[in-house]
Amino acid sequence: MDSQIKQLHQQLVNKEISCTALVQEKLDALKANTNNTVNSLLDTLALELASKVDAKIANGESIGLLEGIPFGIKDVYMVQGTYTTASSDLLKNYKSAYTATAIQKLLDAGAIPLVKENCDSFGHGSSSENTIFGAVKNAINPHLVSGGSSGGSAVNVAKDYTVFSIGGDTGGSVRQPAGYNHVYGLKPTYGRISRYGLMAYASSTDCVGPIAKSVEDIRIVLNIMSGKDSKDQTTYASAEIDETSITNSEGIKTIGYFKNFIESDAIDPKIKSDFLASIEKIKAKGIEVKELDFFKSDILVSTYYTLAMAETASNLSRLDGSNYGNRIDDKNLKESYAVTRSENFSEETKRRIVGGNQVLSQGFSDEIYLKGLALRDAISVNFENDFNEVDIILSPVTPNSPPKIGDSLKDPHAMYLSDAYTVGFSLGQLPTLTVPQGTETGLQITAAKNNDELVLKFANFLKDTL
Ligand SMILES: NC(=O)C[C@H](N)C(=O)O
Repeated sequence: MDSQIKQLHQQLVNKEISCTALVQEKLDALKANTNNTVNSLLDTLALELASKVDAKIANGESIGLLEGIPFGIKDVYMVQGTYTTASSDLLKNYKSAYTATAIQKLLDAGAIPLVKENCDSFGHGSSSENTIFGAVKNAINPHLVSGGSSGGSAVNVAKDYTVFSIGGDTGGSVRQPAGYNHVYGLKPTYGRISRYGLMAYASSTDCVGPIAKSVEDIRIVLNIMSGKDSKDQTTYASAEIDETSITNSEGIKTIGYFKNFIESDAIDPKIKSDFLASIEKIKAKGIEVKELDFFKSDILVSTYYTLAMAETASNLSRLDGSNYGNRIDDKNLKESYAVTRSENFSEETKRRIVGGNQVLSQGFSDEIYLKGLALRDAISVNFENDFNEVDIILSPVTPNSPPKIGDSLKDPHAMYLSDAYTVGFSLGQLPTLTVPQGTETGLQITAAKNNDELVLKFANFLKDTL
C-alpha cells in the first residue's frame, strides 16, 4: 500500500502500534535532526492528543482515517497558542491568537500536529536560507539547499519525521522543495483551500499546499482541507476527489509542454534530456504530446516578482511593532517603526518591500505595476487557450538542480530565475503538482482551473509509466 496514512491507520486500529509511541518516535527524530527543519515543537499538545486517541482505541471506539496521524505545519500558519514566527526576528516571540481554517480542519479530523517548520522568512526565498533558524539542509544531500520556501516541510516528509506536512505556495514554495527532496507537493487551484490564518505574502497567489510521500496521501489531505470558508471570500465549494476516479487515466488523451522552457539556455542539460526521455515514455503509452508556445520564461519571472513584491510590501506594512512583534523604541513613533522594521526584517524581505513600494509608487505604478497586471491577464488567457488543446501541461519543476548552501544568498537574481517554471502556474491560479519522477527535481503536472482531480490522476499514470 502506497498510502502511509492508510498503513498507519490500520496499524493503530489493529493495536500493532500505539499512537503515543508513534508520536514520541517522530518527536524524538525531529528533536535529533540535523537538517534544521524545526522552529518549534508542539510536543505537549501532540502527546496529549495521542493519549486521547489511544484511550479511544482501548475503549473499542472506531477512529477516523486521519485520527492519530502525525503531521507538520510550515511556520506561517496560525495555530492558537503556538509560536508563529514566519522564521523572522520580527515575530520570533509572537504566539497565534487563533487557528487557520485549513489546520483546524485537520485537527477536527484528529490529525496530530508535531512541529512548526522552518522556511524562508515570510515565504521570501527559494532555498530556505532566509531564516533566523539556520539554513534547512536537503534531505538527500545536506550540502545542498532544501529549496523553499517550504523547505523544512519537504525535508520532514522526505525523512519520515512527519507523515505529511502543510506548506504554503505563492510561486513554487511547495512544488520546488518537494522536487528538491523527491516527494509529492501540491499547489491546488487558488481558492480551493481557505487562506484564513495563513500569513499573507502575495494574497493573489498564496495557496495552502500538502506535501506527502504518495498521491493517495495528497488526495486524502486535500479533501479534508478543501471547501468554502466565510473567512476567505476567494474560496469556493469543490466536490471530494474519489480514490477510484484517480486510479485510471480516462480523460487524458493529450498533454503539452512548453518548447521554450525546454529549449532555454538556462536549463541543465541533464534535466532537459531526462524530461525528453520521459516524454517518449508517455508517448509510448498512447498519449498524444504537443509542443506549446509560450512567453519567454523570464517574462513569467519578472511578472511574478513585480506583483509578488507589490503585494508583500502592502501586506507587511502592518508589521511595525505597534501591534505585534519585536518592537524597538526610538525617539518618536515614526522612528520606532523605522528601526523596528530595519532591524527585524531580513535583507531579502527588505529587498522585496523596497522593490514593491517602488513598483506601487506614483510615477512608476502605471509603467510597472499596471503592466504586470496586464501581463498576468495575458498569461492567463494563454493558459486557457492551451487547455483547449491539451488536458495536462507537463514541465520539469526547475531548470536547475538544487544549489549548494550559500550560493543563492550571493545571487538573489539567479535565485529568482530558478523559479522560472513554477511562477507562471501561480499567476494562472492553476492546480499543479510535483511528482518525484522524470527528472532529478521531479516533474510538474498542471491542469485547467478546478481540475485538481486530473492532476492527481495523471500523477498516478506517471508513477506506472516512468
Ligand atoms: N513563496 C514562494 O512561493 C517562493 C518563491 N520563490 C518566492 O520567493 O516568491
